[in-house]
Amino acid sequence: MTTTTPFPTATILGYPRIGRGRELKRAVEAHWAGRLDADGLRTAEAELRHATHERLIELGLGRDDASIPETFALYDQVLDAISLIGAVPQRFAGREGLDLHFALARGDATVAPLEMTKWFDTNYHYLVPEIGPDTPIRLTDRTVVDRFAQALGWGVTTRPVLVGPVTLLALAKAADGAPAGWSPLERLDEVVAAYRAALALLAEAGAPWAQLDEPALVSDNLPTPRGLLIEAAGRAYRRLAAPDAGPRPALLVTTPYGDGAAALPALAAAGVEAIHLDLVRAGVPEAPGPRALAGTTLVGGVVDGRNIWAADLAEAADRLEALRRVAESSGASGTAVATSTSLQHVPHDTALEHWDDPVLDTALHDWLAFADQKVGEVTTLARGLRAGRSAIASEIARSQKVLAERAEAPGVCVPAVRARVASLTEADRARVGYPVREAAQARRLGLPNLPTTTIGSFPQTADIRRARAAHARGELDDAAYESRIKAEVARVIALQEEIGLDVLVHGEPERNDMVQYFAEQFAGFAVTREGWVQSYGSRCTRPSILWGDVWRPEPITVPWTAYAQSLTSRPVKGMLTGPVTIIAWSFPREDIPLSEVGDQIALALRDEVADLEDAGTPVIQVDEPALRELLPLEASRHADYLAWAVGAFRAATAGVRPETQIHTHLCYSEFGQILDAIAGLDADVTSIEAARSRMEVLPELAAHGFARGIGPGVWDIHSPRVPSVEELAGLIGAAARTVPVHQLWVNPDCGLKTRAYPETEATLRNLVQAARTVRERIGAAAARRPAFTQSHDADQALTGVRPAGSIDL
Ligand SMILES: Nc1nc2c(c(=O)[nH]1)N[C@@H](CNc1ccc(C(=O)N[C@@H](CCC(=O)N[C@@H](CCC(=O)N[C@@H](CCC(=O)O)C(=O)O)C(=O)O)C(=O)O)cc1)CN2
Ligand code: MET
Ligand SMILES: [Zn+2]
Repeated sequence: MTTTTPFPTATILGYPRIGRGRELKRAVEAHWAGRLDADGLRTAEAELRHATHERLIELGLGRDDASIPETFALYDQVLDAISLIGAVPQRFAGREGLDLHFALARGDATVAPLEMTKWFDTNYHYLVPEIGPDTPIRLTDRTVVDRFAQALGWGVTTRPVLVGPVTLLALAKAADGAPAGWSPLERLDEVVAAYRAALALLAEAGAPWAQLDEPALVSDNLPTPRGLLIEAAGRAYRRLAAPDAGPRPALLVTTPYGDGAAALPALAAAGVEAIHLDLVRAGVPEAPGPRALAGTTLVGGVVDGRNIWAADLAEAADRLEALRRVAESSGASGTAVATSTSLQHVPHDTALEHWDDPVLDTALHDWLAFADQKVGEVTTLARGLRAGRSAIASEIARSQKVLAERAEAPGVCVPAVRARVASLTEADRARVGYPVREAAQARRLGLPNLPTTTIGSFPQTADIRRARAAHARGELDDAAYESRIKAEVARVIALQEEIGLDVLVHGEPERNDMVQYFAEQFAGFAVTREGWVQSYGSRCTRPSILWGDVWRPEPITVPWTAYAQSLTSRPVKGMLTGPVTIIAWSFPREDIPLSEVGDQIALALRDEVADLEDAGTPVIQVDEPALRELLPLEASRHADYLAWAVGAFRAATAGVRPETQIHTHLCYSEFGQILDAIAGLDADVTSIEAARSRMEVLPELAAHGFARGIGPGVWDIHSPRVPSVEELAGLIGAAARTVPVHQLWVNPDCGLKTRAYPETEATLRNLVQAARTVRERIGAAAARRPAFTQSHDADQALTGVRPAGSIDL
């Protein structure tokens, strides 16, 4: 180590990258559209980072003490780490610079992108590294050094941040062609060597500190057991921190999103200079022993990076004092204050909201802390830690007053809502048996084998978004907006009829977002105008603020769905978002258990489901794409979570008659740990993401005995590529090899809102044609072998292989 700069007493783990006015989204999308060249994009990046540094200094972080983390990424922090070590799959050969960067992220005309999946238990998506025994791994990219040096040129000493080597490999998938059972962690030594080289360059550029994020060390939901990851981290950091390996910055290793206590001894023994613990998700750890933390600063993540609530400063100060006692009794060199996670999960600044307009309840202002307010909380708490609690007495008093006011505010507790939740019974969560429903629904709907449908949304055109923006500004009146949306619904219905889909949707043109739209209609929520948070790449959402008891003042989707149904004789599917997903993609209150919030939302949805049914809607889909996302990272908390999550879905849907068909939709393929829960939802039909993993999930589901309708997605909607009829028929055929044909539906992976019309129309036509082709094959097979059950017949027709145990007739 070459530096003795002490760790700053106040810091944050990371800051939003999108910019206060979504400048990053605009610049990156302009670049993709060919309107901004590479230099222009680099300039936009520099302006954004420079503005961020100056803002953080204004908010109280230091210009030259390494308290400002550099967490910028053009697209994704994991992609930046992949680039750092040059772990680029062979299929991207021949590309370089920004073209390579964005080809990895989004694919291009000839190459499929890296997979994208959820980052721990958040709604942020990262790009999944593909690493095999032969993937090149060596330092090939200086971006992290260039960013540091550029900021130094502006007079700011930042703290470069990288996804840590263990987390990078723990999140990687084995590249195609790797031997069965091979794990990317087998490449840890080489990855560590590449990181060591990067640290040497950072030291040379003058960086006193670097931050390595290791959230994998808190998760039981990864393929490698947590104990092995911690052991691997011990090895990796001993090498990264080795005193004889040349100059490097001092190292901060972070363990956000969960309980890092188990990793503390291994990290401390490895000799890293600072260790961060998430003290929001976990308690203060036991002291590890008299000299166990010698030479290490303990960094207490007490300001929540995942919520938007103003901190309880008294409670946070208590935790910090407890942490300091642990540090002192273990020989640590200091204690510092930080956020529990990066602030990338929260909006920039409450000051960007229009507090004088009725969208946001003014009373809420004092209850909230977005990223900039959280920086203020960190600096306040650091002052308390340095100078004693009395130094921040007035801030603590104000925090107590706000919390007390909030508890008493109207709408926070609505007795009628509480009573209705308390009176929910198991019978309210149960439908009649599936065979009865299946027969009643078959009679009512009269669908062919392999019915075709979509997941709900059709492309959100710029024209619709413009109309909605004009409506929000008051430039388009209610009647004009409504007729614009109705015209869109009519167009989408006519298109689906013409293409020949079996179960139609209204297309969701009236929704800004599948969660925010409901939050705007339910009591108990507030929505923001400028509270954007990055979801992936350039795509952002404005998570709603769930602050009070939830209920439904009036029907929400019924008029749109009924209008759509009035235009066609084919069944139209009503479309709702489920309780877990509404919670996951909002900022929920924390003063009552999530299980109770879930049941409140479920009952509001139950009323909507009943009204849709009464209006004659034969099929109702309740989307739960976030079911897997909210699965707690600790295995010990899985059962409780899954019980309330499934219970809430059932409370929302179980009130319908047997002949009403309930669908659900889940995306994000890692279904392995939640198969019981998926079955427990008791939906008549479940559509799931499957195209990218080539139907991998189906054998698992089949082995699980899943006996209801299932729609494995055959079109990966994340790319504009149009799959051919043969390709789609092949996927449907693959599905029919594992799942009886009478259970199978044919649909895309997810909604089409981010797609455009050309590829949407072309693919849906191919999808309908592919379903017809496979139906004909099955029909022919059934005619040839009349004595066989239809589903087995289909299996043979599609594969030429007899199912195990079948009789050759
Ligand atoms: N909340 C949520 N999380 C989710 C998903 C989801 O659908 N919702 N899907 C999965 C994938 N994640 C996604 C996240 C965002 C988007 C997305 O499309 N975001 C849009 C914004 C969607 C939105 O809120 N649209 C609003 C506001 C649009 C807007 O930016 N309007 C302009 C004005 C438009 C104009 O005048 O032309 C502005 O405000 O500047 C609307 O349609 O009303 C974007 O970043 O571009 C898609 C998928 C997982 N997580
Ligand atoms: C992210 S899941 C999306 C489901 C929604 N019904 C849609 O089609 O857009
Ligand atoms: Zn989806």
